[in-house]
Amino acid sequence: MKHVLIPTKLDKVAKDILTAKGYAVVQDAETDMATLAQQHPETEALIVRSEKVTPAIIDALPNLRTVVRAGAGYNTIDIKYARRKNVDVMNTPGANANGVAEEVFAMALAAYRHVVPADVDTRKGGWEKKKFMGRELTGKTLGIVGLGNIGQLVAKHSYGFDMKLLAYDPVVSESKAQEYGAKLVGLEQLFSEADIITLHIPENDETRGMVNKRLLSLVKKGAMLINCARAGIVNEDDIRAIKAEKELLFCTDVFPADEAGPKPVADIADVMLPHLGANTKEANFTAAKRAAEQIVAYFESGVNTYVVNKGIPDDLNENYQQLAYRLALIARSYIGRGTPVRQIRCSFYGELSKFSKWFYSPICAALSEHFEFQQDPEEALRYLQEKGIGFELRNADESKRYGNSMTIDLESGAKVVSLRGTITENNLMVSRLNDFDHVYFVPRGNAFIVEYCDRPGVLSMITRACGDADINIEDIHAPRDSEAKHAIAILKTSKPVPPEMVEAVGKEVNAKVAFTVNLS
Ligand SMILES: NC(=O)C1=CN([C@@H]2O[C@H](COP(=O)(O)OP(=O)(O)OC[C@H]3O[C@@H](n4cnc5c(N)ncnc54)[C@H](O)[C@@H]3O)[C@@H](O)[C@H]2O)C=CC1
Ligand SMILES: O=C(O)C(=O)COP(=O)(O)O
Repeated sequence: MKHVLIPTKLDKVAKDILTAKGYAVVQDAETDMATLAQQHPETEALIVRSEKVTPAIIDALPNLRTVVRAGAGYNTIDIKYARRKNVDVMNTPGANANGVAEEVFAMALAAYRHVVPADVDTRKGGWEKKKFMGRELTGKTLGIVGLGNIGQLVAKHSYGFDMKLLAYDPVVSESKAQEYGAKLVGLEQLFSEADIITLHIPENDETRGMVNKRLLSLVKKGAMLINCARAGIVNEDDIRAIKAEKELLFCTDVFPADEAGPKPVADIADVMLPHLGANTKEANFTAAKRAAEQIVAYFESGVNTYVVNKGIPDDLNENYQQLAYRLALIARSYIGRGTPVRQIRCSFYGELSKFSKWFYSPICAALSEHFEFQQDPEEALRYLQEKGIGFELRNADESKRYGNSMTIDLESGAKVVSLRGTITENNLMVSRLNDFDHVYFVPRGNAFIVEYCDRPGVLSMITRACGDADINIEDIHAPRDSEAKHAIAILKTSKPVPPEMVEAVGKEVNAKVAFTVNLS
């Protein structure tokens, strides 16, 4: 008999499904999780919502095989530690998305029509038609940041309001965005042109603090920002600084912690709710049902499709996954992080060909920080399909005698970039970038890469700029493509080269491409 612990408020359908299958289920949303873990060391599966699953909780449950997050965001679960302990972590993507998508409109309408203050005032006997003059959603421009499960439903639900839709999502193709009636634009354009900006991205190292002073300075007067994603994505002090001048409306559903008590954001929030996005009967039912069904499929049929921290075969050296990730990351940066990728093509040579699918997730992780390196390969393919990105696994031509190596090509509308790499003496090595052969660059640390029309003096301009900025060059490779008469300088720098300097150097040397990439 399998033992399942549900230390959270979750629709009873989960317990019903599991009990009917003969599982022993403990559901208790009142006792804290640490105590429950001590009381139930026999637990093999855990279903949580936003509760934190820490190393201490995992250690307290020696029989634990899987944790299911009945919901989308799993930033509250230590997935790396779980992997070390052989615990598979799953989420239930999309299960609660509609609850959040509808909440966006509840918030936008409430803010535009002053629903909360007008109700309070009218109850007190007031009759303030002038003070509560509202605005209408119809015809406004809606900017959706993150066109995933929630973002797509927000787009769909907006149709009745005849809104113009802009979307920013670096891994969604233009055609996929068009399917939802949205025009794919850069983040800056979205912030400058939208009347209502709504965030539907995960919080991670890339997105933390993303909505900052610079982006907020671009918004139109009277614009609205809605955050039903995660608190850490928005810099609330930066909102405070511009709120009055921009007459910015701010609606939030998310806080640094899910707990009662004073809310420091209260002075700048026009609408604030206690993390209610997924808090509908329907979303709770769907997420609970999905969580229970996934546990049954996991134990009975070995289905691990939704695992977000997947392990790899014993005989695959995990450094090759790192290599795939780093080659794709360099390619992604070459194309430009804001430019959508349309097509991926890759070849895995030698022994690597039998492990091809284990490189799909690292490649997706390079396209989006949101995609976990350890996810199931099937999940990677589904992810690419959902984003409208073509994927081709080429037959490796072994007559080339490349040994254990791989080639990864990314294509956007305007640019194609191709990298090949291998591992020699245990060092990851980039051996080719486009037609630059013999690159032999170790993809670690901070890289500053400039491609330019080859002529004397360019390399010294680049190195001088680094010196002037007190940036030490730890390694440099500058191969030449003699046919194109181009050269590429690949510098490993002691610290990241700031974006202004990348732009200035690019201009000074009339670069074809200039970019940085963090390979640490
Ligand atoms: N308020 C609430 O109760 C809820 C909040 N959420 C939050 O909403 C987030 C999104 O949920 P879903 O749409 O279900 O996830 P999803 O995984 O379906 O979609 C996320 C989208 O964000 C995109 N993305 C990732 N990094 C990005 C970046 N730097 N810039 C722009 N786009 C980026 C991804 O490509 C993906 O298309 C979750 O991660 C969670 O934090 C989710 C459910 C309920
Ligand atoms: O699914 C998510 O990411 C959510 O934020 C929902 O959180 P909850 O299940 O309501 O605690």
